[in-house]
Amino acid sequence: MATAMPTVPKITVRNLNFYYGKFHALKGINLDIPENKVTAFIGPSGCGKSTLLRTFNRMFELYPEQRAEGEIVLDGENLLTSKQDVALLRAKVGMVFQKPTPFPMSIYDNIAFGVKLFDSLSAPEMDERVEWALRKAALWTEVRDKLHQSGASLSGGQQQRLCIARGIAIKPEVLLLDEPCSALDPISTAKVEELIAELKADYTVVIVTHNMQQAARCSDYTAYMYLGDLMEFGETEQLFVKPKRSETEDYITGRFG
Ligand SMILES: Nc1ncnc2c1ncn2[C@@H]1O[C@H](COP(=O)(O)OP(=O)(O)OP(=O)(O)O)[C@@H](O)[C@H]1O
Repeated sequence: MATAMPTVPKITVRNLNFYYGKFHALKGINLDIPENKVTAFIGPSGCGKSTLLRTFNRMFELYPEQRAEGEIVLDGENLLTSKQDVALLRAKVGMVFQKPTPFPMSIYDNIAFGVKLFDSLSAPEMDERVEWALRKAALWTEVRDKLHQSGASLSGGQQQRLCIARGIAIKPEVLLLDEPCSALDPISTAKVEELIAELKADYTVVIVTHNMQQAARCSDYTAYMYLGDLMEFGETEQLFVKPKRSETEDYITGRFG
């Protein structure tokens, strides 16, 4: 079902079908992702949340047996048929994965590496960009004195914030977060959630989460998926307090899933 949003859509998904070989994993998805908001994808394991998220930066292209059909319109262009270079698309649509994945290099270089691919900055400009990204990711005060230590020397929660800093350092327009807190303790989770709330001032954020409280706390819009279908989509508060479908209610109240 397509839902008209009161805000400007940043990404418009129309009749999206996705296949892993013969397996039909997303079935005719229609969805508008609002700009400068946080949208959460929830639903039981295997319902297609990560698959949908990954279509937004053509992650599936790495795998020849995976196929997407339909439209995902970003800035007026269907990115599924666009000739746009995938590296440029990923600079516009950044992604942070479930497990922290720092590159095997220093904290500083973890951030500078991606920036160098897209911008030619002077050394002072790069220092500024690294500091800016680390401040945005709420990590600066913890790492300012050890920028040249390995990224792997940080705690799990710090590593995940480093990955978020790396993601925003190239100034994407959309940030995709695939269960970014699943490997984190409650304190780090709270920090990442605060950060997500701040990020929407500058970015359009889409988050996959298993944690219903997290979706309720940090998203403006929520999509409930089940077996490859988008069952319900709407404002988070409305979906959690007064869902339109009994299936959504059963899931969010824990009667199912
Ligand atoms: N590489 C793959 N090859 C074949 N089938 C896949 C592949 N990846 C996912 N699937 C299938 O596609 C469906 C959707 O998977 P997806 O990972 O998108 O679900 P999800 O909702 O994100 O699940 P989870 O919450 O467990 O991470 C599942 O049935 C899954 O088994």
